[in-house]
Amino acid sequence: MTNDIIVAGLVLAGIEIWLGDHRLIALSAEVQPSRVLTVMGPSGSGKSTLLAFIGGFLDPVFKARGDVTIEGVNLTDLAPESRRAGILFQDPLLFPHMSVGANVAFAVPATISRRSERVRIAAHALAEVELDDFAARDPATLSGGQKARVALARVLVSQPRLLLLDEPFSKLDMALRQQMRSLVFTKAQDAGLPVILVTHDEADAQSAGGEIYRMDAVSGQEP
Ligand SMILES: Nc1ncnc2c1ncn2[C@@H]1O[C@H](COP(=O)(O)OP(=O)(O)OP(=O)(O)O)[C@@H](O)[C@H]1O
Repeated sequence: MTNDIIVAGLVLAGIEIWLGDHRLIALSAEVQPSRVLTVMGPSGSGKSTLLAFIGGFLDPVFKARGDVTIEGVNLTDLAPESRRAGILFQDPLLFPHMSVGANVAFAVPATISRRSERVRIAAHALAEVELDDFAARDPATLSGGQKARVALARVLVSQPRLLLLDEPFSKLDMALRQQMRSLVFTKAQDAGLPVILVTHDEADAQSAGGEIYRMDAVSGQEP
Protein backbone atom coordinates (compact mmCIF):
# COMPACT_ATOMS: atom_id res chain seq x y z
CA MET A 1 0.00 0.00 0.00
CA THR A 2 1.49 3.32 -1.01
CA ASN A 3 0.32 6.64 0.33
CA ASP A 4 -0.43 8.18 -3.05
CA ILE A 5 -3.32 5.77 -3.64
CA ILE A 6 -6.41 7.32 -2.08
CA VAL A 7 -8.50 4.62 -0.45
CA ALA A 8 -11.81 5.48 1.21
CA GLY A 9 -11.85 4.98 4.96
CA LEU A 10 -9.08 4.21 7.39
CA VAL A 11 -5.93 2.45 6.21
CA LEU A 12 -3.37 0.98 8.57
CA ALA A 13 -0.35 0.23 6.41
CA GLY A 14 2.53 -1.86 7.70
CA ILE A 15 2.03 -0.96 11.35
CA GLU A 16 4.68 -2.47 13.60
CA ILE A 17 4.98 -1.59 17.28
CA TRP A 18 7.90 -2.78 19.36
CA LEU A 19 8.53 -2.79 23.10
CA GLY A 20 12.28 -3.33 23.40
CA ASP A 21 13.05 -6.28 21.12
CA HIS A 22 9.54 -7.74 21.37
CA ARG A 23 7.23 -6.93 18.50
CA LEU A 24 3.78 -6.45 20.00
CA ILE A 25 1.92 -5.62 16.81
CA ALA A 26 2.28 -6.28 13.08
CA LEU A 27 -0.83 -5.23 11.25
CA SER A 28 -2.11 -3.96 7.93
CA ALA A 29 -5.84 -3.36 7.61
CA GLU A 30 -8.49 -1.20 5.98
CA VAL A 31 -11.68 -0.07 7.66
CA GLN A 32 -14.31 1.37 5.35
CA PRO A 33 -16.57 4.28 6.41
CA SER A 34 -19.39 3.05 8.71
CA ARG A 35 -17.59 -0.29 9.25
CA VAL A 36 -16.04 -1.67 12.43
CA LEU A 37 -12.74 -3.51 12.83
CA THR A 38 -12.82 -5.36 16.15
CA VAL A 39 -9.48 -6.02 17.85
CA MET A 40 -9.41 -8.84 20.37
CA GLY A 41 -6.63 -10.53 22.31
CA PRO A 42 -5.39 -11.34 25.78
CA SER A 43 -4.54 -8.72 28.38
CA GLY A 44 -1.20 -7.11 27.59
CA SER A 45 -1.23 -8.12 23.92
CA GLY A 46 -1.16 -4.49 22.77
CA LYS A 47 -4.76 -3.55 21.96
CA SER A 48 -4.70 -0.18 23.77
CA THR A 49 -1.20 0.43 22.41
CA LEU A 50 -2.55 0.11 18.86
CA LEU A 51 -5.28 2.69 19.61
CA ALA A 52 -2.68 5.01 21.17
CA PHE A 53 -0.58 4.76 18.00
CA ILE A 54 -3.56 5.57 15.78
CA GLY A 55 -4.67 8.41 18.07
CA GLY A 56 -1.14 9.86 18.21
CA PHE A 57 -0.51 9.44 21.94
CA LEU A 58 1.77 6.40 21.97
CA ASP A 59 4.21 6.42 24.89
CA PRO A 60 7.76 7.02 23.56
CA VAL A 61 8.87 3.81 25.31
CA PHE A 62 7.42 2.03 22.23
CA LYS A 63 9.03 2.12 18.79
CA ALA A 64 6.57 2.20 15.93
CA ARG A 65 6.51 2.33 12.16
CA GLY A 66 3.86 2.29 9.48
CA ASP A 67 1.26 4.76 8.27
CA VAL A 68 -2.26 5.63 9.34
CA THR A 69 -4.25 7.32 6.58
CA ILE A 70 -7.84 8.34 6.33
CA GLU A 71 -9.45 9.36 3.05
CA GLY A 72 -5.90 9.60 1.73
CA VAL A 73 -4.72 12.00 4.49
CA ASN A 74 -1.70 10.64 6.33
CA LEU A 75 -2.23 11.12 10.07
CA THR A 76 1.02 9.58 11.18
CA ASP A 77 2.97 12.80 11.70
CA LEU A 78 0.04 14.91 12.93
CA ALA A 79 -0.41 15.95 16.56
CA PRO A 80 -3.22 14.07 18.35
CA GLU A 81 -5.59 17.08 18.23
CA SER A 82 -5.16 17.38 14.47
CA ARG A 83 -5.95 13.71 13.82
CA ARG A 84 -9.57 14.11 14.91
CA ALA A 85 -9.85 10.61 16.33
CA GLY A 86 -12.89 10.35 18.59
CA ILE A 87 -12.05 8.09 21.52
CA LEU A 88 -14.30 6.34 24.04
CA PHE A 89 -12.73 4.53 26.97
CA GLN A 90 -14.13 2.12 29.56
CA ASP A 91 -14.47 5.12 31.88
CA PRO A 92 -16.50 8.05 30.43
CA LEU A 93 -13.96 10.53 31.91
CA LEU A 94 -16.35 13.48 32.28
CA PHE A 95 -15.03 16.69 33.81
CA PRO A 96 -16.53 16.68 37.33
CA HIS A 97 -16.49 20.48 37.71
CA MET A 98 -18.58 21.14 34.58
CA SER A 99 -22.25 20.56 33.85
CA VAL A 100 -23.20 17.83 31.40
CA GLY A 101 -23.89 20.45 28.72
CA ALA A 102 -20.52 22.15 29.30
CA ASN A 103 -18.76 18.77 29.10
CA VAL A 104 -20.21 18.27 25.62
CA ALA A 105 -19.80 21.89 24.47
CA PHE A 106 -16.11 21.72 25.46
CA ALA A 107 -15.49 19.27 22.61
CA VAL A 108 -17.08 21.42 19.88
CA PRO A 109 -14.20 22.50 17.58
CA ALA A 110 -12.73 25.92 18.38
CA THR A 111 -13.58 27.09 14.85
CA ILE A 112 -17.15 27.38 16.14
CA SER A 113 -16.54 30.21 18.57
CA ARG A 114 -19.99 31.63 19.34
CA ARG A 115 -21.00 30.41 22.76
CA SER A 116 -24.69 30.19 21.84
CA GLU A 117 -23.82 28.00 18.86
CA ARG A 118 -21.62 25.72 20.99
CA VAL A 119 -24.45 25.36 23.51
CA ARG A 120 -26.95 24.62 20.72
CA ILE A 121 -24.70 21.93 19.20
CA ALA A 122 -24.20 20.34 22.64
CA ALA A 123 -27.96 20.33 23.32
CA HIS A 124 -28.62 18.74 19.93
CA ALA A 125 -26.01 16.01 20.59
CA LEU A 126 -27.51 15.32 24.02
CA ALA A 127 -30.92 14.91 22.40
CA GLU A 128 -29.36 12.50 19.87
CA VAL A 129 -28.33 10.23 22.76
CA GLU A 130 -31.72 10.63 24.46
CA LEU A 131 -30.54 12.96 27.21
CA ASP A 132 -32.68 15.92 26.18
CA ASP A 133 -33.07 17.56 29.57
CA PHE A 134 -29.67 16.78 31.01
CA ALA A 135 -27.57 19.81 29.99
CA ALA A 136 -27.69 21.51 33.40
CA ARG A 137 -27.04 18.32 35.40
CA ASP A 138 -23.91 17.66 37.47
CA PRO A 139 -22.17 14.55 35.99
CA ALA A 140 -21.90 13.08 39.51
CA THR A 141 -25.70 12.70 39.58
CA LEU A 142 -25.81 10.51 36.43
CA SER A 143 -26.03 6.72 36.17
CA GLY A 144 -23.23 4.79 34.47
CA GLY A 145 -25.28 4.40 31.30
CA GLN A 146 -26.12 8.11 31.22
CA LYS A 147 -22.44 9.05 31.67
CA ALA A 148 -21.53 6.73 28.79
CA ARG A 149 -24.07 8.50 26.58
CA VAL A 150 -22.69 11.93 27.53
CA ALA A 151 -19.23 10.68 26.55
CA LEU A 152 -20.65 9.58 23.19
CA ALA A 153 -22.34 12.98 22.66
CA ARG A 154 -19.02 14.67 23.46
CA VAL A 155 -17.20 12.57 20.87
CA LEU A 156 -19.86 13.19 18.22
CA VAL A 157 -19.69 17.00 18.49
CA SER A 158 -15.91 16.93 18.07
CA GLN A 159 -16.31 16.23 14.31
CA PRO A 160 -14.17 13.08 14.37
CA ARG A 161 -12.81 11.41 11.26
CA LEU A 162 -12.77 8.01 12.94
CA LEU A 163 -13.79 6.39 16.22
CA LEU A 164 -11.48 4.47 18.55
CA LEU A 165 -13.35 2.43 21.15
CA ASP A 166 -11.34 0.98 24.06
CA GLU A 167 -13.76 -1.40 25.80
CA PRO A 168 -16.41 1.32 26.16
CA PHE A 169 -19.19 -1.15 27.02
CA SER A 170 -17.42 -3.30 29.58
CA LYS A 171 -18.61 -1.48 32.70
CA LEU A 172 -22.26 -1.53 31.67
CA ASP A 173 -24.71 -4.26 32.66
CA MET A 174 -26.11 -6.57 29.98
CA ALA A 175 -29.21 -4.54 29.06
CA LEU A 176 -27.38 -1.21 28.96
CA ARG A 177 -24.50 -2.76 27.07
CA GLN A 178 -26.83 -3.85 24.30
CA GLN A 179 -28.43 -0.38 24.11
CA MET A 180 -25.10 1.40 24.11
CA ARG A 181 -23.60 -0.86 21.43
CA SER A 182 -26.54 -0.19 19.20
CA LEU A 183 -26.40 3.58 19.85
CA VAL A 184 -22.64 3.85 19.21
CA PHE A 185 -22.65 1.75 16.03
CA THR A 186 -25.75 3.53 14.69
CA LYS A 187 -24.22 6.97 15.28
CA ALA A 188 -20.93 5.89 13.71
CA GLN A 189 -22.82 4.60 10.69
CA ASP A 190 -24.91 7.78 10.42
CA ALA A 191 -21.72 9.83 10.44
CA GLY A 192 -19.94 7.46 8.02
CA LEU A 193 -17.07 6.90 10.43
CA PRO A 194 -14.68 3.96 10.37
CA VAL A 195 -14.47 2.42 13.86
CA ILE A 196 -11.84 0.36 15.68
CA LEU A 197 -13.29 -1.49 18.65
CA VAL A 198 -11.08 -3.08 21.29
CA THR A 199 -12.94 -5.64 23.39
CA HIS A 200 -12.66 -8.91 25.30
CA ASP A 201 -16.31 -9.65 24.69
CA GLU A 202 -17.34 -11.90 21.78
CA ALA A 203 -20.87 -10.45 21.93
CA ASP A 204 -19.46 -6.94 21.37
CA ALA A 205 -17.56 -8.27 18.37
CA GLN A 206 -20.62 -10.01 16.95
CA SER A 207 -22.75 -6.91 17.40
CA ALA A 208 -20.11 -4.76 15.65
CA GLY A 209 -20.62 -6.97 12.62
CA GLY A 210 -17.26 -6.35 10.96
CA GLU A 211 -13.92 -8.10 10.65
CA ILE A 212 -12.22 -9.40 13.80
CA TYR A 213 -8.46 -9.06 14.21
CA ARG A 214 -7.08 -11.38 16.88
CA MET A 215 -3.96 -9.87 18.38
CA ASP A 216 -2.62 -13.13 19.78
CA ALA A 217 -2.71 -14.72 16.32
CA VAL A 218 0.08 -12.54 14.89
CA SER A 219 1.90 -10.94 17.82
CA GLY A 220 5.60 -11.58 17.53
CA GLN A 221 5.34 -13.27 14.14
CA GLU A 222 6.32 -12.04 10.72
CA PRO A 223 3.38 -10.37 8.91
N1 LIG B 1 4.06 3.19 29.20
C1 LIG B 1 4.44 1.90 29.15
N2 LIG B 1 5.72 1.54 29.45
C2 LIG B 1 6.12 0.24 29.36
N3 LIG B 1 5.30 -0.77 29.00
C3 LIG B 1 4.03 -0.48 28.69
C4 LIG B 1 3.53 0.87 28.75
N4 LIG B 1 2.21 0.85 28.39
C5 LIG B 1 1.92 -0.46 28.14
N5 LIG B 1 3.00 -1.25 28.32
C6 LIG B 1 3.08 -2.70 28.08
O1 LIG B 1 2.74 -2.93 26.71
C7 LIG B 1 2.00 -4.12 26.59
C8 LIG B 1 0.69 -3.86 25.87
O2 LIG B 1 -0.15 -3.08 26.72
P1 LIG B 1 -1.63 -2.70 26.30
O3 LIG B 1 -2.18 -1.82 27.37
O4 LIG B 1 -1.62 -2.21 24.92
O5 LIG B 1 -2.35 -4.14 26.34
P2 LIG B 1 -3.90 -4.48 26.14
O6 LIG B 1 -3.93 -5.59 25.14
O7 LIG B 1 -4.67 -3.26 25.84
O8 LIG B 1 -4.26 -5.05 27.59
P3 LIG B 1 -5.67 -5.02 28.40
O9 LIG B 1 -6.59 -5.96 27.68
O10 LIG B 1 -5.26 -5.56 29.75
O11 LIG B 1 -6.13 -3.60 28.46
C9 LIG B 1 1.84 -4.70 28.00
O12 LIG B 1 2.83 -5.66 28.20
C10 LIG B 1 2.06 -3.50 28.88
O13 LIG B 1 2.59 -3.90 30.13
